[in-house]
Amino acid sequence: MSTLGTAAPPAPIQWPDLPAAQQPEWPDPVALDEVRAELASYPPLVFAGECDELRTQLAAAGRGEAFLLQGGDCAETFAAATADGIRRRLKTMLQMAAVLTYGAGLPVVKMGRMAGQFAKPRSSGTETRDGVTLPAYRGDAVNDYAFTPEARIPDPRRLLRAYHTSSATLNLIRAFTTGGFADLRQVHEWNRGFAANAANARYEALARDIDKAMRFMAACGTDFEALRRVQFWASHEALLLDYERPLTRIDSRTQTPYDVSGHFVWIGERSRQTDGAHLDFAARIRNPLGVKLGPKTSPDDALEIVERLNPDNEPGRLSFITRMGAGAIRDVLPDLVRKVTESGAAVTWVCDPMHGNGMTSASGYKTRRFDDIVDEVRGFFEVHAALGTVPGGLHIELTGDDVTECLGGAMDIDDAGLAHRYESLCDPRLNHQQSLELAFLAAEMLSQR
Ligand SMILES: O=C[C@H](O)[C@H](O)COP(=O)(O)O
Ligand SMILES: C=C(OP(=O)(O)O)C(=O)O
Ligand SMILES: [Mn+2]
Repeated sequence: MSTLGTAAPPAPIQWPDLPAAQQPEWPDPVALDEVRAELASYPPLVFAGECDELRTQLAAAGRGEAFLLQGGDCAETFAAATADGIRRRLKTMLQMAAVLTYGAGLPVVKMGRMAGQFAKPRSSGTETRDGVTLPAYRGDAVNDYAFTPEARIPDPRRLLRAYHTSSATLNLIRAFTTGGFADLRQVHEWNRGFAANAANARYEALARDIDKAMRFMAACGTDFEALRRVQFWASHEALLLDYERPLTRIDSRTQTPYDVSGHFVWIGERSRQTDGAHLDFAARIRNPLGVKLGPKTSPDDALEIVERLNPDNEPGRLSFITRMGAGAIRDVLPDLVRKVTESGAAVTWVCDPMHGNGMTSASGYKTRRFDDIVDEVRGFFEVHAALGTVPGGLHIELTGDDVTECLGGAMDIDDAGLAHRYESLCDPRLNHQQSLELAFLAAEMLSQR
């Protein structure tokens, strides 16, 4: 009897029962089981071979031969997954990447906090408004933002919608980035528009240099057709184990597990306990990984994470995404980087200048100062320059829209201005303009290295 095509499917992965931080309390276990089974039957969103290629590119970033730009919403929403919304976020990222490519003189690895960033860890499990206390909003994959008891009940069927929304988002990103939308000439024209605005005179010199470089390339007969397509990677925080585990599959090429919900996943500051389920999950999958490190991280914590997640010391496997705060980075980062480097660990160092700089404005908005964000990026470059180590990239919460969520920038958004268009359901994002300003400033810092 022929056994062609009848090979037994790989045995399902057995996940150990470990404490898992920040998981929703799903009220209906039967519905949850059905959802997990359904997710397990869905096709992968990404191919394991793509994850391997990204690992190679992140290794290059770790050596200073490329630079990572990772950015997108704090919390993606189902409602914002429209053609226009996705296009504007992608456009912002492409514009930033073009400026950084010039500043760094290096290829920029472009990665969205997109197509999967639907779950949030929270400081508190509840939210109180006007004396009414309800479960906290944990992202569209878990519950609804509306402040009613019904809306805030975790509903596992939202995990299915998170998958389908991720699928549609990634499909459009792939179409845009291979179909001509990412053409460098077009991206450059958009950036010329930004620099032509009087408010951005500060960036004129750099914009002029880039313009000259473009004309030089054209005069040399550069094959611009080859610059019509870009690679764009999808990433999100691997927070909800009921989503990530069913989407973890055995790769047929290597017989090893990959989380096929995104190319790159990271473990957040609030769920990276060394004896917890998230680090165990990350250790088992072959995707390139990020781990967020806050200002209280000790060098021993970092070394333990290296040991757990990258015992073979594979370059590109592990990125440390530091989020220290502008006031702390110059004090806290050096010891961490020095000790990790002395251990011989190959790590790609990435700066998240957002999550250590949160504050509440006088009028009560959760916000961040643009200047603090810039200062943390500057501190990140300074620390790595002083140690002779490599600043590998930036991790930014941003949107392509003209929201008013972060204070400052060339438009000088003030506290009163925050109310004008504050739309984030979780953390404040740089708007389109502020994102480009940050890219220009970071490009200047990179070009001065
Ligand atoms: O995105 C990061 C966290 O989820 C967020 O900062 C937590 O915010 P909270 O303190 O409002 O819960
Ligand atoms: C939750 C986040 O960050 P952190 O884990 O660094 O707090 C985030 O990136 O939105
Ligand atoms: Mn956030």
